[in-house]
Amino acid sequence: MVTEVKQYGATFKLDYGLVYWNSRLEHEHLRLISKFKGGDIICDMFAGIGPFAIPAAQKGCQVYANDLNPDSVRYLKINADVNKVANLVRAYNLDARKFISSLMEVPSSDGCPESHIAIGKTSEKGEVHPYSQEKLEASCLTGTKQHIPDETGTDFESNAQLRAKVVTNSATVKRRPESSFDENGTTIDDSHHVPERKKRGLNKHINCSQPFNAKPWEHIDHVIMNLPASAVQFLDAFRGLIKRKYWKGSLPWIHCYCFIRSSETEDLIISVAETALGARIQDPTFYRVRDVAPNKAMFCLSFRLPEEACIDIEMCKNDQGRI
Ligand SMILES: C[S@@+](CC[C@H](N)C(=O)[O-])C[C@H]1O[C@@H](n2cnc3c(N)ncnc32)[C@H](O)[C@@H]1O
Repeated sequence: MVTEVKQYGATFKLDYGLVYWNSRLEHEHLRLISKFKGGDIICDMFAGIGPFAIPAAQKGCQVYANDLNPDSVRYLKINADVNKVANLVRAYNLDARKFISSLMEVPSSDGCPESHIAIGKTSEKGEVHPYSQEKLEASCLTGTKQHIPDETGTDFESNAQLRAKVVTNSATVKRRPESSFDENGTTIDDSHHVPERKKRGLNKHINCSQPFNAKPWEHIDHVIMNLPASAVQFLDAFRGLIKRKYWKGSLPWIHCYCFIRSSETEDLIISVAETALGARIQDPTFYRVRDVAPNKAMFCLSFRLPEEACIDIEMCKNDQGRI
């Protein structure tokens, strides 16, 4: 049965039988979103029907939202429409690892001005990059949007389509300057890149025609991972993910939800996270979200992605393929 719920001024349509929804997380959704600023680029790997994605977009963030459940993504798109932020939410229906790695792939031509960078680049297996130079150049010149269905065959935005759009926009859009963050992961001093959106509240005066001009391989501000039972294990997806050559500004904040039992410690979670990342985490913070059982609580582990996790493993290999 389709229901409608309201949280912090946003309306969410959903079918309890088909998608995940927990009203007890309202405060947590709001707490995390309070760390985002208008213009931030947000990546939600386990987005559900959009309780982080929609209000973040209402705040003027550009949001990449993904969920493995096609029904969740269907409602995510409905909710983006209902709340008039469809232009700021890109919806994907992929496994989270595949989603983040596709998103961070540097296109074979990263925009017309720098088209020499990686044009015609082949993968290590010798396959030509699926998004060809010709298509990218055509987008740059004509400004046409290209529809390329994703692997599920649904009408959601594929990564190639995203890149086409991004490249289409890149000729006219200025690069996003560096942001800085306070110790809580809140973006500070971003007035220079989003002057007209800064300090606006949720849902009030967002200009719905503002362009979605993010280039995720260049910059992401925050990554949300709300799959508490196993999100920590997904951190391995960040190993070598960011290509330093293309990245601009600070590394992203990761907000990774987890459960901690009374028999476990925060240090244990950190060591699991560090093993997955292959890097030491500096200054992690744990926020206790709620108790889910007498001996078990849900936490949000936040940290900035360590520099060490960005080392490109392929580049470190010698001729024999050894690191
Ligand atoms: C705990 S819910 C969180 C949903 C939403 N972020 C919220 O706060 O209500 C986790 C979501 O992750 C999705 N999910 C589970 N495994 C996944 C995977 N491997 N890749 C992407 N999404 C996945 C589920 O379909 C579900 O919608």
